[in-house]
Order: sequence, then structure tokens, then C-alpha cells
Amino acid sequence: MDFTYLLLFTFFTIGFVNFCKWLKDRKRIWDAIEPIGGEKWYPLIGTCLELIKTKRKDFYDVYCARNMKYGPFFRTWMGFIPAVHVMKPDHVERILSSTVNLTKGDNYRFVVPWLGEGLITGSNHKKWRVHRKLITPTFHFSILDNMMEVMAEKGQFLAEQLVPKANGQFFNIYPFLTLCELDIICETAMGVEVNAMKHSQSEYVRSVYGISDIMLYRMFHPYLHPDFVFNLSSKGRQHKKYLSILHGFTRKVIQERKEKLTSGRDVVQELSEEDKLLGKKKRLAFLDLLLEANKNSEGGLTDEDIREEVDTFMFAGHDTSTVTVGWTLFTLSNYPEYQEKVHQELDEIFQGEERPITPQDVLKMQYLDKVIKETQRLIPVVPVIARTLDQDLEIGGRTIPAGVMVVIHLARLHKDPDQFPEPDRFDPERFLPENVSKRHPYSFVPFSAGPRNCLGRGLANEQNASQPCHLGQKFALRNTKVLLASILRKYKVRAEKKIDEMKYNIEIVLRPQGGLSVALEPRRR
Ligand code: HEM
Repeated sequence: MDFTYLLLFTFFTIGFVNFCKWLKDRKRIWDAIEPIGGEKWYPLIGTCLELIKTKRKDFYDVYCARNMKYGPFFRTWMGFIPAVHVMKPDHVERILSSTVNLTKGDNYRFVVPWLGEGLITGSNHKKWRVHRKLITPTFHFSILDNMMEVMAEKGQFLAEQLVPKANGQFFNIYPFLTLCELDIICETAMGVEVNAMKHSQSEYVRSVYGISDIMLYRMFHPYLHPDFVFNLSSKGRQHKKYLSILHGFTRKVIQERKEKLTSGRDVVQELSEEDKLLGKKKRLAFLDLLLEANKNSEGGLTDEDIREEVDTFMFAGHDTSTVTVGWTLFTLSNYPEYQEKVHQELDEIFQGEERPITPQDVLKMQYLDKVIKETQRLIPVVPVIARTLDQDLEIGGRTIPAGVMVVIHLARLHKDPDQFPEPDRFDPERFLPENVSKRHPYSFVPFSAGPRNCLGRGLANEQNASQPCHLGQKFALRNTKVLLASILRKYKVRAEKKIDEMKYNIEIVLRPQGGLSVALEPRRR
């Protein structure tokens, strides 16, 4: 009995001491960030009253209005989580260029069960550095050209699938784009053809969508945030099933590719030979390159590390690319004069020939490049990113203490009137080199910037990037241009909604609410 009391007393004392420490820490943070100001604070919910009351369909509007009202620098408390919000280029530079504050925001944790310590979610800095160093050189020109073949092939198939829809009637093009991107990313990341465009009901494809839906549902339903509640819920059980399918699939593919490698043969060489026999050119996937790089590195990646990185590519690549293509089609359908210029550029490149798109063609798509960037500025694919400070950081003349989340609003940054006069006006000329050079280098960072920038980034002009842009980052550029060119070579696009009528769903990417309704008409050349 005495022992039980002693045990209870010890637990209580430890708990109490920890609680006091935590309270002291919150007080320290409170004193530092409270003077910055922002929304009214309430016990338990912090400053979230407005967002809690908001319906999901209105969330993005309320979010934008809040940034307008309290921006460009304010603090919030998401319950007990302190955050400072930034949207001015100088402030954004402070955080993104930091080489010590590399930890992602707390809100990334819902993706961790799928991606583990992969590059996007990885919070172990040492491990992240090793992986990033190993992965970065896996992309080189010939590999990108190789991957571009997959993109061109799938883009052509997509354009053909749209033939029955090209009758001037409005339809939702979004599912077509999504399935096409999934096909591209599965083949380029893992070397596997899932044929999502042909059989959208494959188990893997269904699981990718299923798990994405559940992650978002969880994000917007705080009672599902604690793991033990989520795991007991029906969503949690379904999530577990999807995870087992997704991880099982990736592990199986890795095993098969690895077996070739451990049999002492050179997988890169051999796969190329195999493809040559099949009459294709080299078809190497990110996974093959990773296995090869790992073979030659000391203390390299475990099988599970590789699985996490391949899943990360799947996750990072497919949604972002789908949305970029979708939004660019949308802006072009709202501005027929710019669409006409893109058509002219494509006609000059292809001269009416039906041939597949090549890497040289993509380099010539200079006007399309500017249109994509201006679209990304106006409708950001990833509207917000976040870091949790590992060390105190000075922003805007104030010291923000370690432990605070810094939320970077790319959506608002890209509409800074000091950098982009008349920010709501669509004008691709903003991305003429002479205009770009006049702006702050952190005024337009759709792929983030600094040490944790996007590995698939590539919308920076291939010849003249304002930020260093290594070869791996050109993946997204080529992918986006190839799909857009595949559609726009054949069709004129008209959108049902005007830009100012569009409602957005803010998720990890910014999606069109209710899909993207467009009408296609075949082009007469
Ligand atoms: C238009 C398409 C894309 C956009 C707008 C985009 C945007 C971004 C942004 C904003 C980040 C930073 C996230 C953060 O700080 O939390 C990021 C990270 C990342 N992206 Fe992308 N991305 C795109 C396409 C891709 C593609 C196609 C791939 C892979 C093939 C990719 C792979 C990655 C990876 C691995 C990271 C994590 C980098 C790190 O933390 O070291 N992305 N992306």
C-alpha cells in the first residue's frame, strides 16, 4: 500500500514538474510574441475562434481575409501551439535561408505515417542531409530526357482521351489530369505502369486517393489529431488498410528492382538493355537511380529509407503537378489573348506535325514558361508552408523564440503590391528577365527556397533562374509543359467560371472547389 502511494506521489510530482516547465516555456514564448499582435486570444482554443466557426468551403476566403486584416506580420495560437505568420520577402528570406531552422511545422505530421522520414517530412536533420546529398545527383540531363519520354507518351494518351469531350460542352477536366499525373509519377518514380488512365480502379490508385482524403479530413477535424483517438476511429482503421496497400506495393517493387542489383548485375545498364530489346529507349526510374547511388555510397539507405523516399516522390510529385496544369489551363481559358499567344508558340515549334514532344521543344516554350509562372503567382499551388524553430530567430527586428512555428504564406507573398503592382492582374510579362531582376529574390518562391527547397522544382526558367536550380528541379517544369502542350496543341480551352468566381479548397495544395469545369474545341490549323 505504502509502495502504491509512493509510486502515485512520484508520478504526480514528475507530472507536476513537467507541467510547470511547460507553463514556464509557454510564458516565455507568450512574452516574446504577444506584442506582435493579431486575433483575439481565448482559453483552450487560442486564436482559432473564427476558423473553427468557418465551414470548409469558405475556409480559403476566411484565411485570405485574416491575412489581409492582420498581415504582414502577426501571431496566432492554434490551441497551445504558438505561431508567427510572415508574408514579406525580407521576412520569408530570414526563415527559408536559415541553415539551422530546418524542422517542418507541426501540421506536417499527418503525412508522416505514409512518408516517414522521407525528404519532405524528415525531422532528423542528420538523416535528411545524408538523403538529400545522395538523392540530388540522381537526376541528370539524360535521366530527365528519359523521364520526359514517359511524360510525352502519357500526355499524348491524355489528349486522345479528351477527344470525345471536345464538343464545346463543359465537363470536369480535373480527374483526367489527376490520373495522367499518377501514371507519370508511378512510372518515373518506381518504373511501374499502373495505367491509372485506363483502369482508375486499381487498388494502388484507390489507396493513393483514399489516404489523401483521410489525411485532409483529419487535418480539419481536431478531435482526430491525437493518434490514439484516430487509430480507434473508422477513418483510422481505413487509413491503416490504405497504408498497408501503399507500403506493400512500394516494398514489393523495391525488392524486385533490388534483386537484380544484388545478383551482381548493373541494374542501370541492364534495364537499359532490356528496354532496348523491347524497342524502347532507356526507361530508368528514380528508384533505379537511388538503388544504384546507394550501392556506391558508404553507410547508405536502408530498404525502409528507400521506401520512404519513393513514397515521398509519389506524394510530392503527382498532386502538385496536376494542380499546376489545371490552374494554368484555367488562367489561359480566362484570358483568350494569352492562350492565343501560347497556341502561336506551339504552332511555331511543331509546324502542324503530330510528332511526340522532345526536350528541345520544351526549351523553346518560353512564353508558356512565363504563363505558368504568372499562374503560380496568382493561384499558388502550395499556398502555405511552415517551420518550427529549432533556434531563436530574428525576424522584423524581433527575436522569435525556438519552439514557435513560423507560417510562410506564399499565396500572400506572391501578391505583395510592392513587388507586383496591381497584384490581381494576370500579366505573364512580369516574368521577362528585366522585370524579374528588379524584384526581391524571395518575392516569388512557389517551390520554396533555401536548403529545403523543392527537389522537383523546375518552373524557374531553365536558362535564367533567380535562384540556383539544379537539374533534378527541372522535373516539374518539363512535366507541366509537356501536359499543357499536349492539350493545347489540339484544343482551345474555355472555362465555365471567371477567376473571381472561383472558390478554392485549401489543402496541402490549392484545389478548385467542385472540380475544374472547362469546354474544349478542336483547333483548326
Ligand atoms: C509544380 C509542382 C511543384 C510545386 C509547386 C512544388 C512545391 C514544393 C514546395 C513549396 C516545397 C517545400 C515544402 C516545405 O517547405 O514544406 C517542396 C518540397 C519538395 N518537393 Fe516539390 N513541388 C512540385 C513538384 C515536385 C515534384 C514533381 C517532385 C518530385 C519529383 C517534388 C519533390 C519535392 C521534395 C522531395 C521536397 C522536399 C525537399 C526537402 O525538404 O528537402 N516536388 N515542393
